[in-house]
Amino acid sequence: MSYRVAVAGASGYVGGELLRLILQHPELELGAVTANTNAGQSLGSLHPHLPAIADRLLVETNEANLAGHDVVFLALPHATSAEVAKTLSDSTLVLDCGADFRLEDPSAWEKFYGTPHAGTWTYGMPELTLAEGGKQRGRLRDQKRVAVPGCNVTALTLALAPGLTAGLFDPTDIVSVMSVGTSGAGRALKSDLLASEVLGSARAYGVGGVHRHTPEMEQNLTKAAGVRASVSFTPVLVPISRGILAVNTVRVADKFDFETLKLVYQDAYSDEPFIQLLSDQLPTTAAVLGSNNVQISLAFDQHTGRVVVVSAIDNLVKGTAGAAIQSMNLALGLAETSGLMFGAVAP
Ligand SMILES: NC(=O)C1=CN([C@@H]2O[C@H](COP(=O)(O)OP(=O)(O)OC[C@H]3O[C@@H](n4cnc5c(N)ncnc54)[C@H](OP(=O)(O)O)[C@@H]3O)[C@@H](O)[C@H]2O)C=CC1
Ligand SMILES: CC(=O)N[C@@H](CCC(=O)OP(=O)(O)O)C(=O)O
Repeated sequence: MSYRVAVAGASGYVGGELLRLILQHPELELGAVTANTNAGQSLGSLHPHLPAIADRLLVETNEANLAGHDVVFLALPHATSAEVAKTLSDSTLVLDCGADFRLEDPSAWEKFYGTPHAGTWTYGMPELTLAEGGKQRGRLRDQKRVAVPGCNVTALTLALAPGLTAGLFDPTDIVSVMSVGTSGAGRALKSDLLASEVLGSARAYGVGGVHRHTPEMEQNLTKAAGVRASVSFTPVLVPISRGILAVNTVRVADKFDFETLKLVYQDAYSDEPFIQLLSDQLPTTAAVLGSNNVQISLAFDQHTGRVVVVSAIDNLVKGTAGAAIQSMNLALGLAETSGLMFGAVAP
């Protein structure tokens, strides 16, 4: 069976990555590709790396163009997704790559995004371990509305969730500092993202607990821990186009043993097709580039009583488009790995 899929926001970075993944998915057929300012342009002019669909034209993002599809991916700015979602049929599977439907607490949404809360959809992170037992994947089957996680959030959550679920980490003492690539900021022109501002430099942003991913991180880690988790998060923009390298540290709980922690992570992740636990290497963004993989390493800093969990993802694959396809597979009852079992690009 083939599912007809539309991509809203197909001219952007996430839209382009969705197109790349859709083209190599055996059960998907590409339907409408929509845009805003780029409506009328050919995909070839915007995504020259996808010659198979170079002649396809972008159309306007509206109800008529998005109707009649089995699956619609929204790769749109925050708030725009929520508006477009209102026009889509209840029987269509809709996956929002933006933030509009990720948070459960309306006050957290309003505090960090400054607009009314649009609602909450099923959260698309299959590997998330839950304090109540099982993993988030069990909740995705047959869903029609899925909120795809934030990219920075994915790098932190998958790094710490098993240790929190096992009660081996103190959920109130988590610090995450991430090196993040420029494509995370999208394709729209921004003066502080000019090559001359970014190349040869690194700079922190969203400093002081104000980054909008903080409540989503805390929501996930609270679900993993079963008690309230709090996170100090600081991203650092580095001159790479793709990738997130997260250095996450957490104070250990009273009953901590590093050998037990390693067994907990093996138990949680050894059967996960997209998560690699490294024991004799450290994660790098280069090693996951273009893939849906997550690399994770564990170290115990006995001197300070903290565990350092390093994780690496490609923000446009496991950080968005790949995660969206993975959740789509689960929601449709397809093999979770369908269309996603490709390696990274190196060097
Ligand atoms: N980049 C990343 O690494 C990640 C991004 N996300 C989220 O995914 C979403 C897309 O991000 P990204 O691709 O990076 O962003 P881009 O800026 O690269 O692309 C945005 C897309 O939305 C379209 N668009 C903009 N305004 C409107 C509007 N008013 N109505 C309809 N369409 C509009 C643009 O069309 P046009 O070009 O024609 O103007 C373009 O196709 C965002 O919500 C982002 O936060 C999530 C995780 C990671
Ligand atoms: C470099 C850069 O700006 N990265 C973005 C990535 C976030 C993102 O795209 O996620 P949302 O879907 O939640 O918007 C940031 O840190 O805000």
